[in-house]
Amino acid sequence: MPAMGEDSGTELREVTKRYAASAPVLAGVSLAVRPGEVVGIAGANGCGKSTLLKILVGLSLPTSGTVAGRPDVVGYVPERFPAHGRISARAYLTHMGRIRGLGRAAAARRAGELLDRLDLVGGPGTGLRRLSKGNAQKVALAQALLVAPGLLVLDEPWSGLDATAHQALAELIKETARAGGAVVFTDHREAVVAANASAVYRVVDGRLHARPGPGDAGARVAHVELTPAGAGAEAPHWPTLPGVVDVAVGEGSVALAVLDPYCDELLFHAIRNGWSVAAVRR
Ligand SMILES: Nc1ncnc2c1ncn2[C@@H]1O[C@H](COP(=O)(O)OP(=O)(O)OP(=O)(O)O)[C@@H](O)[C@H]1O
Repeated sequence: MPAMGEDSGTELREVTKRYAASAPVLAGVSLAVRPGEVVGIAGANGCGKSTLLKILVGLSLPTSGTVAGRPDVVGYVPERFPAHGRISARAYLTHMGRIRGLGRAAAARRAGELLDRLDLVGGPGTGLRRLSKGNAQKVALAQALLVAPGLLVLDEPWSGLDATAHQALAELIKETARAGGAVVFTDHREAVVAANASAVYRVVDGRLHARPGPGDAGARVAHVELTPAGAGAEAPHWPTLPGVVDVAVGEGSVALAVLDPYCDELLFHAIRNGWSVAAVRR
């Protein structure tokens, strides 16, 4: 086996994580993340996505198994960014940039550029402790990108972001991958993961399952059209249902693209919630 290094990516090998005496949160998880790859990890709340990311970046140690090939520069955005300092977003980021080896001017310039792209409400002079959750998330993203990371790890990065930042984040992920960085992110919404990742996984019962994305040659996607069966039909939050990769809501109907293995489960769920199946194309 070749020695792992920055060039060949980061690898989790048979990683198991057990907190105290409880059942393992992760059980024998193996994952290789190569430079230029964008790995999206979906899964229900509490299934172990954050735990997996913390092990990947080195914040948490596996109970057993190993992590190899982690590059020198790792950008990490935790699920909750503790933004409560008195200093401004720009001052904080400039300071972080200097810690990461940039000169003051370069750090300030990069901080300003990132906050501008992410459209920090109130501007870069806003104090950290006055930031809303979404704006704190923007600062968290900026600190992870001050220096081009070899590995960028993002825990539910879209949560709380407004439309401008949503788009900017998708672009920043692509740019990082194009520059040779590996990106790993989580989101509980299958559609968001599929839309932004080149490789899609799902954590179920502590295990990591590789999933086809809509762009993969082997992916089988079913197209489903549903209409409300009556006035009592409740609209589930379609994008978060397992396997859903695209949603188009029309007048009195909804068209979904769903990964084929999840199609029957989705139809069953829709019917139980008062919807009729108008068409299914596989
Ligand atoms: N430090 C800890 N000590 C004990 N249990 C923990 C710890 N961190 C996480 N857990 C538990 O491990 C399980 C997985 O948590 P984790 O945060 O990794 O899940 P997640 O998929 O990221 O969930 P969410 O999407 O809700 O953030 C949960 O049951 C959680 O309560």
